[in-house]
Amino acid sequence: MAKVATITLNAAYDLVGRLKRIELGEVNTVETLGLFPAGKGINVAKVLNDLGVEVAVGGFLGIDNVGDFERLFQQQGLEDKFQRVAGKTRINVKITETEADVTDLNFLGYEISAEDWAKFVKTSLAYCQQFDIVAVCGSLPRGVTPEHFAEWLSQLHSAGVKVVLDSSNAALTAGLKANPWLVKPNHRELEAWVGHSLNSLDEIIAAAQKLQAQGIANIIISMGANGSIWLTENSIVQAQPPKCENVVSTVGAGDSMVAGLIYGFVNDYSQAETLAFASAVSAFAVSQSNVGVSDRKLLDPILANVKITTIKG
Ligand SMILES: Nc1ncnc2c1ncn2[C@@H]1O[C@H](COP(=O)(O)OP(=O)(O)O)[C@@H](O)[C@H]1O
Ligand SMILES: O=P(O)(O)OC[C@H]1O[C@](O)(COP(=O)(O)O)[C@@H](O)[C@@H]1O
Repeated sequence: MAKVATITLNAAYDLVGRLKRIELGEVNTVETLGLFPAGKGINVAKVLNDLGVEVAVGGFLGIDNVGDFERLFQQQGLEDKFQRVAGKTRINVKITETEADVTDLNFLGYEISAEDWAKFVKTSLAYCQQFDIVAVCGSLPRGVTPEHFAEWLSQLHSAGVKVVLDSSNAALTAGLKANPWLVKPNHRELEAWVGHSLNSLDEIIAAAQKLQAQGIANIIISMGANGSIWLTENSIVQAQPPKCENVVSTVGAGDSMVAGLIYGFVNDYSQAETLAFASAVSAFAVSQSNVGVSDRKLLDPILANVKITTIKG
């Protein structure tokens, strides 16, 4: 079985809550759904681990509030390659309004010094070569520039590592130049990269083809409740998951999709099977506050209702 690691440079605790409507400038009472050790790569690892894939996790964690992360890694049997740095891992606040969407308040966390980064580059380049797929997920912490990031990704690529990249803004733009093997921007991230709004599937495909022209083998654009589309050199496949009637929190949907995609690769699924499975895992994610698949059987009814359309290939 292919060996998988995930890297989270900017880990986070997610404080997840729900209320009817946020009244700006007022006191809002929020139903607490939980405070979870998270961050994109950690979420991906959690889902993969629940699905029976062994995963190692790396990146940075603030030493001051590392406890819940260490407990999670121990409980799940995740191989801990995180570098501890001075300070606290950030807390991100995620509020689901029952009458609207999720509002994310993503804070700044620890700051990475030049010495921290140099140490990380050296150790991660050594351990990443032991893995077949390395998923690099999330934003950059303070102190790590998009240029540092792109340089490190290029080194991973030169070392023969298949990189899955799921990031946003400047990190995504810089990272896309460093030959990732698979990228999964969402609709909005693709718009930011291409520099204009994308108002139809054809426009989304045209923008994704511009990414393809940069030599990226697998481009998956996720479009929230509208599903996803996957372009390879020879094919375009679209997936529409069933509409989730009771959305608890969309936090972690993208991470669950990345985990589902990696699961398909690890298990030699076809492209259509992989996208259907990833769609089911991500659609399941929106029905819960936390990230993970507690019981694999819960995916079956969703998977049976994912609609796959081959547009090309
Ligand atoms: N309301 C929903 N109902 C069913 N599936 C959903 C819903 N929202 C998201 N998904 C699934 O999760 C995937 C990722 O969601 P998206 O919001 O695009 O990602 P991100 O979290 O990266 O912004 C979608 O492609 C879809 O398969
Ligand atoms: O690193 P970023 O881009 O700030 O994102 C971090 C946030 O993304 C999440 O991993 C959720 O991501 P998705 O909703 O895209 O799956 C949260 O757990 C975390 O707070």
